[in-house]
Amino acid sequence: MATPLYNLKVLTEFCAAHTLRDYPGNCARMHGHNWKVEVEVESSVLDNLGMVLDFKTIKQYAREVTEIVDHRYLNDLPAFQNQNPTAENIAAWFFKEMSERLSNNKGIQLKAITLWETDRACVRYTEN
Ligand SMILES: Nc1nc2c(c(=O)[nH]1)N=C([C@H](O)[C@H](O)COP(=O)(O)OP(=O)(O)OP(=O)(O)O)CN2
Ligand SMILES: [Zn+2]
Repeated sequence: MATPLYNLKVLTEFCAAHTLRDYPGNCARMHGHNWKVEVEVESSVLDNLGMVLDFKTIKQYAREVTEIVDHRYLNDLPAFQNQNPTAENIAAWFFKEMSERLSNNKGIQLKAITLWETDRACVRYTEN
């Protein structure tokens, strides 16, 4: 028999500025984006309400994380002092922050963070 697998997605967004150090082009100048973030959570188990985890809980965690970066100059933040605030590095940082918040919820895996930097370009970050 097939094992069920539920993949939940919550969307959030933040607005911030960044500079890509050593970038050979105009992204080396300070500029801003409205980043969109998709948080994917996965589980094969439902609770007594029939939920993997309340969307409200995932949204709350996602809001806590976006608060850290919203309306900031990302290069000023500790996470991006030693690495460029690229879409790749922001997605990996978001994954770490969300993992920590979700770690109290047994059987629930943070599957991926997809970070849209523009309408036409995104990175999807996962871990094995
Ligand atoms: N792999 C990555 N490539 C680029 C990143 C990144 O984080 N990872 N970031 C940038 C810059 O931040 C840039 O601001 C992104 O904008 P861009 O893709 O250039 O999109 P635009 O719409 O501004 O420009 P077009 O080239 O006209 O699409 C660059 N690359
Ligand atoms: Zn940029």
